[in-house]
Amino acid sequence: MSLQRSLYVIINNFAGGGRTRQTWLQIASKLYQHNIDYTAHFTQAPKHATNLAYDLALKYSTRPAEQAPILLVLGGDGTLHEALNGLQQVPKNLVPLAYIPCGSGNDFARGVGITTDPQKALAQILNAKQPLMLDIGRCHDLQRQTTSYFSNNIGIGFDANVVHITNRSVTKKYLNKYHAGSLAYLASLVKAFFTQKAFPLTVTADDGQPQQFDRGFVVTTTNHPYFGGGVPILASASVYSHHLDLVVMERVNALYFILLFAFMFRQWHTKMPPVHHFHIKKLRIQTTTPEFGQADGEDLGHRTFDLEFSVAQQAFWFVPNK
Ligand SMILES: Nc1ncnc2c1ncn2[C@@H]1O[C@H](COP(=O)(O)OP(=O)(O)OP(=O)(O)O)[C@@H](O)[C@H]1O
Repeated sequence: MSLQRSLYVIINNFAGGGRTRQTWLQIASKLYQHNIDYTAHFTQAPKHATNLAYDLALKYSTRPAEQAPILLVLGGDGTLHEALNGLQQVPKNLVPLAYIPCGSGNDFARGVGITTDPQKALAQILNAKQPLMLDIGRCHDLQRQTTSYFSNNIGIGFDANVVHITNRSVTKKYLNKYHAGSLAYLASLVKAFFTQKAFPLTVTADDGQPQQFDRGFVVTTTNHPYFGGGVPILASASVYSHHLDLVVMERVNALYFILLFAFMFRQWHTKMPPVHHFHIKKLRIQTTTPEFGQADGEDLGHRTFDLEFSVAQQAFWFVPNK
């Protein structure tokens, strides 16, 4: 295993309940053994990874592509999201992105074939010989006139409510420490189900007519199959499809919801009347009541949304598992 390029490593010691620090020590020793040139940068605060990635991409945007280092992220989906957004803000970004998942959800890794074993994930990076272009989602906020990018999904309603509750939960930190972060998710799922009301939304898929839904509940635009820490919201979604997939699930009673949730693991949910699926290149979602929003597990707050989605691309550096 070797690597012709240097690594610029961003480490979020706060991801995965603090497990990243230990993982980084093991990875750093492997890089040393393989004589791979790297610099390590620890995030000092939320959004720091965005600034680091932006500065790196800007610095190398005017040099030959082969001179650009690979940006390796050690953290969870949130840290990857931040780094991706830093790179994408630079129009001529030449920095490819590599990732060793250290979070609690790790949906991106699952969705693109990166193992959650850090040593094996490193081997996937070191075995790569060239960048791999993957789809990412682009989201233009028409209310705020801002553009952001996502590697996993953007959700309005139930899943965002879960993220909001989980991130605020005092038990999350405690449970993460004992590798039981999924218990915190479970508690949030139940609470979010009973607090999330049905809400109206308008969906305009590609250049079609706007469609109105009166009882929106889960409204998730996804780039790959997984959300919420391994739930297959849409198995057919793919980072190679040059499309995004929107799943709108209407509010149903608790028993029906559990059934739909269980059906997801067999992908039967999309055949049920309360579930609507759009496979699109362009999409607009409008809500009129304040709802929770989330992007790659990061809280977007509680507000109305008018979002325009399209597909973008990012160079990654790894050999995917089949
Ligand atoms: N120095 C820091 N202090 C506090 N928070 C930080 C710091 N650096 C990064 N963060 C924040 O840590 C948060 C969690 O990171 P991340 O999402 O990567 O981990 P996770 O929640 O454990 O994983 P996953 O999203 O896969 O469940 C992010 O919102 C990020 O902004």
